Amino acid sequence: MNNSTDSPSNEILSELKFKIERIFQVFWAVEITLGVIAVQRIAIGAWEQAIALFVAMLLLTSCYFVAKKGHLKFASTILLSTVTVLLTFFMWSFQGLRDEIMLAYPSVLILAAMIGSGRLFVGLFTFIIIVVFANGYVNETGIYVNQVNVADKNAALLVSLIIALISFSVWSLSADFRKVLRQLSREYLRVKESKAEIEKLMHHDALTGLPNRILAKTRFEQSMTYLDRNKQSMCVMFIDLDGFKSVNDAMGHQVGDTLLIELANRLQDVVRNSDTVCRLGGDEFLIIADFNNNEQYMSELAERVRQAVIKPIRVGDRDLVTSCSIGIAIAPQDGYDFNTIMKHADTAMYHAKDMGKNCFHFFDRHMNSNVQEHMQIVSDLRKALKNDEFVLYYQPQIDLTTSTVIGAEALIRWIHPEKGLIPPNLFIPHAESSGLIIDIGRWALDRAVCDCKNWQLQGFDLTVAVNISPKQFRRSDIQSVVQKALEIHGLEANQLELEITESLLVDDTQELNNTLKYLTNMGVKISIDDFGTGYSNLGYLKKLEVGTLKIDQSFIQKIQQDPQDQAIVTAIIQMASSLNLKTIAEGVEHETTKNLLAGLQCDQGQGYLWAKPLPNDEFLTFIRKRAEM
Ligand SMILES: Nc1nc2c(ncn2[C@@H]2O[C@@H]3COP(=O)(O)O[C@H]4[C@@H](O)[C@H](n5cnc6c(=O)[nH]c(N)nc65)O[C@@H]4COP(=O)(O)O[C@H]3[C@H]2O)c(=O)[nH]1
Repeated sequence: MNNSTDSPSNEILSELKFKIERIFQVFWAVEITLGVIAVQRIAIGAWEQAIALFVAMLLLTSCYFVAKKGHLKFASTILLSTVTVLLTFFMWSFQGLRDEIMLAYPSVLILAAMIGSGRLFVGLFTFIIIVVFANGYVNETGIYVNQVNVADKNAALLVSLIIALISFSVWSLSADFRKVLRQLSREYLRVKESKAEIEKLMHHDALTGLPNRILAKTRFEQSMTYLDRNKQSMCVMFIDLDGFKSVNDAMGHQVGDTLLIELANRLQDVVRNSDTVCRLGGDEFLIIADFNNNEQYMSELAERVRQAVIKPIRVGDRDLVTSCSIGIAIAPQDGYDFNTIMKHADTAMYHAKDMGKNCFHFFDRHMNSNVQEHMQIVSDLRKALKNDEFVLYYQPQIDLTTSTVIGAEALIRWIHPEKGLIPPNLFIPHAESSGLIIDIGRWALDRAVCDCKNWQLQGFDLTVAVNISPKQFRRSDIQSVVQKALEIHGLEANQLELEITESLLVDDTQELNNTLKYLTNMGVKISIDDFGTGYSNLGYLKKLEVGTLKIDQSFIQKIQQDPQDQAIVTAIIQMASSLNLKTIAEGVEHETTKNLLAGLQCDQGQGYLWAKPLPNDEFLTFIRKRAEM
């Protein structure tokens, strides 16, 4: 749409132009009519009438110049007032109300309606009525009596001229009406088109063209009324892509958009025509399907959706592979209204994510109690951060060759005002999924660095190892958080060790690479926690300056009974040694285990054999005692 032609100021300009044109047309029409009448009057010897007409014509020329200057109101007032006065002069001088000239009054009023102001129209109308009544009155009372002549060819000419002028006025008026009507119908069509477009935008997703959440709700409600009548059920599938954000971040939004469009098409291909596929926004889709109480169909549909999503998608010269997690809720058994059913499908989808993604999960009531419990813990965790309810315990780390304490791992505890001490396994997962781990982790890092500096001030040169959750590590500000903590407390970077999990290394991204490089360049040590339990990107161990592998306690605790565990531990120690990495064994509980590990050339140990995780003051007592030994 071109705004410049439709702006109000342009509309006013075009109306002015249109009125000026009309004034000039009317001006010429009146001048010509008066000219013809004047000539005719000369022909019949009516000189004084001819002179009056010429005077009027002369007066009217001023209207031409005034109109040229753009003073429309004034021009139309001069034009129509002069003509009215002239007509009145003729009417009054000759045959009064029986004069042919009377016919010209309606023409004047039509022209006033077309080109004059409302005030001019009312003024002329009032004047004409007064003149008509006045003439009637003077004739009736005999004060002044008009002569009525028999009509002749001159009268016929005058009437014809007046009718021509009226016809011209009416024709111009109707032409203007037609023009306005055409404009109006064009406008109406445009409004109708825009309305349809707005309607579409309101109910459809602009990228994929699929129905959006609003339309999904309407369709759901329509289906529900039908289901109620037919005692049937319908399923709602909440589909969330796994790792879509990484695709978007790494390859740009255009690639992300192409992927979403292709997935939208695939989803439409796997459902029936009667089912609805919607895009809720971002990487979330919804399918509303009637399944005729056939649960088998529902599982098959979910599987078809899963398969459709994992099929590689060609974007440019590469094949992208993505997967999705699907949550399924059934109406009416899991809820009657759209919001409830959506909430339940969403909950089921999160369970599918927890189960390792790329799968589907049905909602069951039991999930709701889990959700409520989760919400309660998250809300308590928020308060805990505000009320300083967290403490750090420290578990000593021992050099297996010298038996000296070389450092400690910081392990968080939550001292709940009612429930007492809560171990991390019970709240870290909730902190992770709610994002609170970022703040909790920052607090733990700062406190550990501060305590380590205090140990140093008391004569114990130890390292402190802090657990960093994957979510916290992926945050772009981890480098500055670490740097700030070291600067504030004045601790050397090489006295801090960050424990990251194996799972973090699975995403071999440039960003992760850069963060690890930045931290190791600063002098911070990196260790891989729970090593051996997950699938790790072993290539990383070589590429990055990871300092230590922490062998998971599940292998250490059964190392004496299970030859396979011993083989795994031996392999890890040998691989680490060939890559120039240190090893630390977690969960060492027995002297014999320690001796075995020392024999396998494991560098360090940590476990109940030496000490459980201890509050800071008890840890200080412990290291003091060890120093005196
Ligand atoms: N049975 C047995 N257990 C032993 C022995 N020696 C140590 N442990 C326990 O093993 C866990 C070792 O910590 P982790 O693998 O990093 O595993 C940690 C870590 O992943 C997480 N965590 C603890 N503190 C933090 C923290 O500040 N931030 C983050 N993100 N995670 C933390 O919570 C997990 C559990 O911590 P904890 O309950 O303190 O449990 C600790 C510790 O108490 C032993 O000889 N026998």
